[in-house]
Amino acid sequence: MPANLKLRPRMRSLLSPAVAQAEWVGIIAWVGMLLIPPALKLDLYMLTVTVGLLIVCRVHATTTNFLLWRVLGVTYMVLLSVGFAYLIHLNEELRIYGLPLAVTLVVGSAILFISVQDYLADALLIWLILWPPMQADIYAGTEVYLLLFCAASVSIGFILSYSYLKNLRSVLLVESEFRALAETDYLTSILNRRAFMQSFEKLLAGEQGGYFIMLDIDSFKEKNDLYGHDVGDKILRAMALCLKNAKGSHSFGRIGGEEFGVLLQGDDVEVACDYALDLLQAIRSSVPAPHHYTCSAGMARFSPGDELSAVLKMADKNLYGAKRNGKDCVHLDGALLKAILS
Ligand SMILES: Nc1nc2c(ncn2[C@@H]2O[C@H](COP(=O)(O)OP(=O)(O)OP(=O)(O)O)[C@@H](O)[C@H]2O)c(=O)[nH]1
Repeated sequence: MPANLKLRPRMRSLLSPAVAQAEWVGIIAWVGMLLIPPALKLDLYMLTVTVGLLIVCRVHATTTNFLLWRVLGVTYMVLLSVGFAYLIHLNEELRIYGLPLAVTLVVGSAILFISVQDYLADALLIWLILWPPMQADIYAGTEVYLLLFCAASVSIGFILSYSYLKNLRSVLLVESEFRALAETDYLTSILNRRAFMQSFEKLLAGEQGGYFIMLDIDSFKEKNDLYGHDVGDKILRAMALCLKNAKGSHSFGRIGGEEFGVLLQGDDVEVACDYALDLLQAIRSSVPAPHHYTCSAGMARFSPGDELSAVLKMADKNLYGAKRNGKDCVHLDGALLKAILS
């Protein structure tokens, strides 16, 4: 997905509070115009606009649909402009305020849209709606100044919208890059310990249990000492690739030097055991001789609400059992996995 699209949900959540506040200001101004003397007689049209503004504002603040959110932003401004145009049409004395009103709406809404196209549609619609009631008699013969105000307000709004969105995007891009760096292990490009444990804690706070597999490369020090650290690094990357290729995990990460963790969601013990045994098999053949390596694993079952440290301790105990059992095997509940399955 292009970076710009990925940033949109975050941009939306940052813009939403300002949009909601600005919409309330618009509603208060609208109601104020209805009430301030000389108060107009409330008719069905005004009532419809008021109810419409309240509904659009409410749905706009709560919808999770991104496209609807964008459409409602423009809809709100159109509705507000239609309402003001109607009041100006009813009351000749208000015509003088048409121009500052249009400029305020066009410039004021510049930083409330997530895309420049939305803003331009908004600005043009505001001018189209407010132009007719404004033009009559008071600007006769000097319409060119109206055109200048129109062009200037849209241009200023466009510059504001464009530069604001551009800056917001670059700040969020840097932020997402830093977040990815903070969560990724530099050597293997999979989750680091911190990010993996966060994912584990989220899972424990959820509603479904599962299995945690703690994996440790066998005799890794020997590989390092025999072939050098660059071969050791190659083995670590190969191990991470095996985890990426193994289908069915919830998440996985490098939780120590040569230690990795996998989370499986679901209570089916056979599925979890098959996953672990297939993974160990894939690991055995992931690097050709003489650098080939094996891995031992300790599994632990977890349920929602379990303590993270208790699950880690249990998996560690089983991993220790697998190492003591001759390595290259998996232990669960203090026993060899093959023995459990048979
Ligand atoms: N190449 C490389 N080695 C690392 C890295 N992180 C830790 N190690 C090495 O991992 C080795 C871990 O060794 P030990 O804890 O003795 O474990 P082991 O040799 O695998 O023995 P068993 O776990 O009992 O099978 C040490 O030699 C560390 O230097 C790394 O990022 N790259």
